[in-house]
Amino acid sequence: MKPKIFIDGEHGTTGLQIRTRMAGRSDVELLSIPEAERRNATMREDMLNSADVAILCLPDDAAKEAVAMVSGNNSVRIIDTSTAHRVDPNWAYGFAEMDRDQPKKIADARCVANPGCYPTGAIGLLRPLRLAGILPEDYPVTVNAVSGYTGGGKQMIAQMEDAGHPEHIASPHFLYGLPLKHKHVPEMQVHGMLSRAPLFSPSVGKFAQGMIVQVPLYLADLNDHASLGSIHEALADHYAGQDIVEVVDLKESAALPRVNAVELADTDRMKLYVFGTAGAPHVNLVALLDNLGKGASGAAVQNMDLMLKG
Ligand SMILES: NC(=O)C1=CN([C@@H]2O[C@H](COP(=O)(O)OP(=O)(O)OC[C@H]3O[C@@H](n4cnc5c(N)ncnc54)[C@H](OP(=O)(O)O)[C@@H]3O)[C@@H](O)[C@H]2O)C=CC1
Ligand SMILES: CC(=O)N[C@@H](CCC(=O)OP(=O)(O)O)C(=O)O
Repeated sequence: MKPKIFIDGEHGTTGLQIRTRMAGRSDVELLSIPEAERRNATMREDMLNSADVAILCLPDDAAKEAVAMVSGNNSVRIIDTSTAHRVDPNWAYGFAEMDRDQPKKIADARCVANPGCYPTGAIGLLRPLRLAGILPEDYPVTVNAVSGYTGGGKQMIAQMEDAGHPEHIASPHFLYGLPLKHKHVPEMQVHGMLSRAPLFSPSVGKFAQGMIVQVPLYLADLNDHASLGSIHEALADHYAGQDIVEVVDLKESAALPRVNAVELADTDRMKLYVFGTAGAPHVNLVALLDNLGKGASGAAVQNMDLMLKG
């Protein structure tokens, strides 16, 4: 029998992208409820309890409610794309490339928390340097990022695309999260293995999908006389043999005049760069991804596949 998959929130931004990725697949059976019934709690509860894997593409509160709906049913496995369970030790963190044994943890888990889009970039850059001993646990990490506007879901898409929207946003690029309390900070700190909360400044650009996450570092404050080369080597070693996460060659990075935020739009890949000049005091670590690809829906399908194989 084919495993049954139910995407709760399948008519939202993340849900639709997961459905698109599953469209041609004959190895799974997709359970679905009509768009008009998307908030019908009885139908959702039925579907959730009939699924082998439920993928939650809902706001945090609705995701917690969905988990409660299957609490007594151990045969349903869950992938939650919301922020609700990402630092919960009882949930596996769904970033398969973050540790050698993470794919197995995901494959064996009943509940998997899909990472946030910005944390995928930040943790992807930070964790290998913590594991290699290069980045001190208490380093004052700053994370600066720009996301495509689909990161804000249906509401922000309407604000950006509809000039007649009462809260239309005309700006081509804006900062937000100005009180510095973004919901992704705890996840970056825990899975980035940091003792201090990173200072995170996000922004949105007038493009639908794509993301740049930057983590600038002062070499003098790192361990082991870290250099541009040793940092690149640590990242390249960590991701050796991976096909979704690529560490860009130093020479190739050095020859780049710019990084294009939409280069990986509509892909599930992530590219990591180390920028700077040999002998100079700073490096800038950069992650490039699609906020809806490796940053959300692509990662959810990757996690589902690991769970079904396991
Ligand atoms: N967009 C992105 O880049 C990323 C999003 N995520 C996460 O994915 C989740 C979904 O976000 P996104 O797809 O962007 O959001 P959207 O607003 O685009 O979609 C959310 C969907 O959930 C439905 N919904 C809302 N509340 C309920 C409820 N109580 N019961 C049933 N359905 C409900 C909405 O219906 P309605 O239309 O009626 O509101 C909508 O269809 C969020 O937790 C988000 O944080 C994660 C990573 C990246
Ligand atoms: C541009 C924008 O608004 N982005 C969202 C993050 C994207 C998202 O929904 O992140 P989760 O993975 O945590 O669900 C935000 O800053 O809240």
